[in-house]
Amino acid sequence: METQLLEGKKLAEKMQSEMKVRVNSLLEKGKIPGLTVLLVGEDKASQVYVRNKERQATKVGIKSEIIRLPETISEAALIEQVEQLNEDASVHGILVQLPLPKHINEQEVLRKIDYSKDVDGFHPMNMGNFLLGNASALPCTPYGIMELLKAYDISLEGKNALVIGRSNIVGKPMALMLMEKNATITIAHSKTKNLKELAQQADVLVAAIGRGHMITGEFIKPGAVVIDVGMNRDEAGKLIGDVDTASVMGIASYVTPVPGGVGPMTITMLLDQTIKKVEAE
Ligand SMILES: NC(=O)C1=CN([C@@H]2O[C@H](COP(=O)(O)OP(=O)(O)OC[C@H]3O[C@@H](n4cnc5c(N)ncnc54)[C@H](OP(=O)(O)O)[C@@H]3O)[C@@H](O)[C@H]2O)C=CC1
Ligand SMILES: Nc1nc(=O)c2c([nH]1)NC[C@@H]1CN(c3ccc(C(=O)N[C@@H](CCC(=O)O)C(=O)O)cc3)C=[N+]21
Ligand SMILES: [Mg+2]
Repeated sequence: METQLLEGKKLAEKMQSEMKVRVNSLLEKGKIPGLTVLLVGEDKASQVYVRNKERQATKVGIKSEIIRLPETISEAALIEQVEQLNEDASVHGILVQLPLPKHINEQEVLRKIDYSKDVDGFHPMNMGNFLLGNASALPCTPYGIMELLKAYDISLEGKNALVIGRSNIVGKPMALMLMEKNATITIAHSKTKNLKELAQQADVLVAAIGRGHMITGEFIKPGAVVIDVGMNRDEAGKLIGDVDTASVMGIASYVTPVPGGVGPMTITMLLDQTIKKVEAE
């Protein structure tokens, strides 16, 4: 079987050129979309994200700012930063980069964001509305993956979908979105016993694990659609996914490359949700 790449980067570029038009018409009304990121410490995947996000936000005309904070910042001081941004009318979107250092309670910080400025969809109000089927902001990574599947006309109805990983930011919302499109979902995690057998039955496999090249060709059902969310570094410092892409070639029907697959789509959804906040004003 010939395996096709799901080219997130190309779709992201196309969507972003449409966004430029939207931003321009906001600018004509004197409105500049503003996105501020709070980055605490030095998480590797976060650094990649922040760098690309800055570049792409600027390209579509969003005013993007990063506030870098030390690893040692207290939870109270971080919440104070969030509250300042809540009050700032030039900031339409607030993103607190995850993970946060161990001494900070992530949920406590996220719930302090004004949920109408939560462009990541992680505030409990937005998560709750999403779970109930009337979302106003969606988690960007699974949202971007759904857009990518849609652009390639990949149908999910009745498919067996396996999501490996159950984080709040990727795995859990991903499974829910696939279910909304009538896939039959299975969620695997570190305590799952028969991962390979489950994977071999999956028509759609999403790897959101954080372990470089863990998913090889022998996990893949012939013809499966493989989505690689992982952003890991190999020993040489190269960016690699959770899927060993070379080894699934010829087995899968589709696979997302790393880089150039899910990552650019995540950023695109973030920009889209930021612009939407201003359009709704
Ligand atoms: N491309 C993009 O846009 C994005 C990429 N990422 C990347 O995606 C990956 C996952 O991110 P995130 O969800 O935040 O990570 P987390 O570390 O929060 O979650 C990882 C999940 O994988 C599970 N897991 C770990 N080891 C195994 C194993 N051996 N077998 C089965 N399951 C396992 C964990 O299980 P348990 O719950 O039991 O611990 C957990 O549920 C990372 O590489 C991250 O950098 C993240 C966000 C966006
Ligand atoms: N609150 C919060 N929301 C997130 O969405 C979030 C987060 N925290 N913390 C970190 C993870 C990681 N993440 C990435 C998104 C895009 C790329 C990305 O642009 N990847 C390019 C890399 C290109 C390159 O530089 O080589 C690609 O895959 O093509 C990477 C990583 C979002 N995350
Ligand atoms: Mg923590």
